[in-house]
Amino acid sequence: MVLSINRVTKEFGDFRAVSDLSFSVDKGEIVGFLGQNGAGKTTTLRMVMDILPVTSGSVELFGSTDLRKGRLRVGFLPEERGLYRKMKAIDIIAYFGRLKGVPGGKAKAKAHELLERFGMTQYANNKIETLSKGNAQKIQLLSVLTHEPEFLILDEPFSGLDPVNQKLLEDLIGDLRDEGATVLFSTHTMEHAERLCDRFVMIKGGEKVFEGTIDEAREAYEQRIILATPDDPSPLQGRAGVTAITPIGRDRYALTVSEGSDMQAVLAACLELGITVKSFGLEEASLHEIFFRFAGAGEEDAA
Ligand SMILES: Nc1ncnc2c1ncn2[C@@H]1O[C@H](COP(=O)(O)OP(=O)(O)OP(=O)(O)O)[C@@H](O)[C@H]1O
Repeated sequence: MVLSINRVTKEFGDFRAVSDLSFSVDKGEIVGFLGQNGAGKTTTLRMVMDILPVTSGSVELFGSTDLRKGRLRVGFLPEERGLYRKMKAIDIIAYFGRLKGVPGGKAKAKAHELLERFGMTQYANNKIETLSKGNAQKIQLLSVLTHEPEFLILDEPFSGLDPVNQKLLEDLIGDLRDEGATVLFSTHTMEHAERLCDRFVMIKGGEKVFEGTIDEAREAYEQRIILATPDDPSPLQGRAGVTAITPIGRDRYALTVSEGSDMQAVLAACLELGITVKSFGLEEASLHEIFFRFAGAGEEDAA
């Protein structure tokens, strides 16, 4: 177990930002930590990095509650982006490595290697203040890799990057995983989690609302049957597990069914009741819908 969060609560005065939260990350996994703005993601990651103390509960890194020791093996990208603006890109990357105990010469060599690998060699001697926001962010990300951490904790790594760089970052995270690293990253959009994660943890108002794979989330999502009929479908209510009938367009209805209901039985009920069936099928829930359902995100967060 690389990370174990056990019944952690964080209060700021009267306000409870994280409530009785438990989850873990195993070696070699990529885990997405999802939740809308203010859900408590950054607060949780700060507690893992021992930047904030927990109010109650405990955090273990690499099987130990000695987080100061454990965090030396972690590469942490904080949410607030900020680098010494007067320093050169190469020096920053090497400097962060030295802070984590990498000897000077080796840190510099590793910085060169990282810049080359991510096509940024031409910026090596540029001061941070001369770089675009996205490139400065990439340098900050490279700086958490200098000491070859076993575990990467990235707080909103995709925000502020254009789609091309978001894809590069996805590839980078995938490569690091292939090389044996473990990754936990927070995000408030589903798309990266969908492509990258083995598992994800969703929080809402500081509480865990889901933990599992994307397939498990789909299974837990209440499915609806889409029925197209020119007839009035209301006699179906209460038959074969149909709990609600919602019109969703001209002659189209979404049927909510109780757990364990049999689709065939719903279809048979339609025929029995003389309801003409023009089309009939299960609704495929998009991951955005699942996210809205669990995390309670507003439409404005959908992009
Ligand atoms: N130092 C603090 N003092 C008081 N309240 C705080 C403090 N830090 C965070 N909070 C509150 O805790 C809640 C969770 O904040 P947090 O930054 O952890 O959310 P988040 O999920 O990371 O959101 P975002 O995606 O917007 O970064 C918010 O309501 C925030 O205002």
